[in-house]
Amino acid sequence: GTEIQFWHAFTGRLGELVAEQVETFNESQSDYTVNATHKGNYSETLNAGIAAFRAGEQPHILMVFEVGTATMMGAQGAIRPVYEVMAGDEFDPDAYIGAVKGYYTTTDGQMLSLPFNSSTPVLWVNRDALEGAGIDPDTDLSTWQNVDAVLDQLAEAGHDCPLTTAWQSWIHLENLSAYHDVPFATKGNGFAGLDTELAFNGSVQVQHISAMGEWAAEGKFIYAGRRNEGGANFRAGECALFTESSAGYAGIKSEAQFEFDVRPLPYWDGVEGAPQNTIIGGASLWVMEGHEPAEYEAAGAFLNFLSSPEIQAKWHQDTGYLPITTAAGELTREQGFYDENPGTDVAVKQMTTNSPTANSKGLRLGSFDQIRGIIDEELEAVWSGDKDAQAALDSAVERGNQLLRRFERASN
Ligand SMILES: O=P(O)(O)OC[C@H](O)CO
Repeated sequence: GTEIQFWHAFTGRLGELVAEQVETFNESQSDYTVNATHKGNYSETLNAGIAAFRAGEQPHILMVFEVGTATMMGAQGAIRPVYEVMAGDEFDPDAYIGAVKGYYTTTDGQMLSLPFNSSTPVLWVNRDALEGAGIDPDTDLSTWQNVDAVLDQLAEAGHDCPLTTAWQSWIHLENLSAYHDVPFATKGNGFAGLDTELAFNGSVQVQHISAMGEWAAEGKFIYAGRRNEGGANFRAGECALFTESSAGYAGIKSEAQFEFDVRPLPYWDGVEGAPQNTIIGGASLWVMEGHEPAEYEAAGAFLNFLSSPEIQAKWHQDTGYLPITTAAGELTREQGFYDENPGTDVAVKQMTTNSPTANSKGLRLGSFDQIRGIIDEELEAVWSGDKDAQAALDSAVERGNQLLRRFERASN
């Protein structure tokens, strides 16, 4: 049969689950074999894909986190749109949930990559830790004001890690902005043009990062790293609250030795328009150019398999990634999963309850992986007390804009 290469960024429980999906596909038919390879974290996998393309050794399917979307869209000649690769009886572009596919679809409705593992940030709660500090584990954590009060109680009770986070820029600036309906960048967060400028140094963002800076100074927010390093601390039971992707579910459900639940991402009460909707993260699957027709057939068959209701419903239930099709969401409900696992539909609701505004459709920014690196550095200076929030965000905006101008020049 025909063999194709699939490069991904999953380790741990997600690594096991993606391997299981690939195996199920390989065993379900005898024409094609998918060989899956872990290429490192999201940034490393993206860079490996780009380097391989330059060397003429690109895989057929590459997992690219949402941050690399503008880079992939701009990589003319490197990618083959999935609506072409998946075309045929099984493929129905209208089967995909609008809020999910919108991120990866051209303005004229053509799906460029498959939103296989799309997530949104939520609040993970260690219920035992709250109880241990004398706090009602069902206490309302919907607003940051309420979280603030709970962090005080946890600290007073001597808890070492009241709050930690994964993906600080994604959750506490990118999603914070969308959720409070304020721009992260001009020009509809980059959707309307390459001449976009960063705008995340406004009052809502400064207020939030200042609050987090104070929590860090008071030992209520413990910084664990730029990606999902904090997950290990939360899963080990060390932290009471954890802002992380909905896909934190995979690891938490398999490792946590405590009662946990998942709540909507908190918002600041009093900000007009909040809570709006959160935006997509995770990754999508891109098909690369330069391969044989039979290999594109194999890639199309695999991507259609991943989109089929049963496979997609299982993936959503195992991982916490969003169901990417309406059918997979409905099947999950019919199977009783949401009733048995309360809160597991929080992510979908948070994404879809309100229709997106220009501030909450998502982000489309060039060189965004590098820009996140700058944001990470500036936020770390706030957590360590070296800079105040306004100075750090002003500096991140100024430094990030230089990269956007460079990307714009290179694209023209
Ligand atoms: O952990 P994931 O896969 O949901 O991704 C989280 C962020 O979107 C990464 O940029």
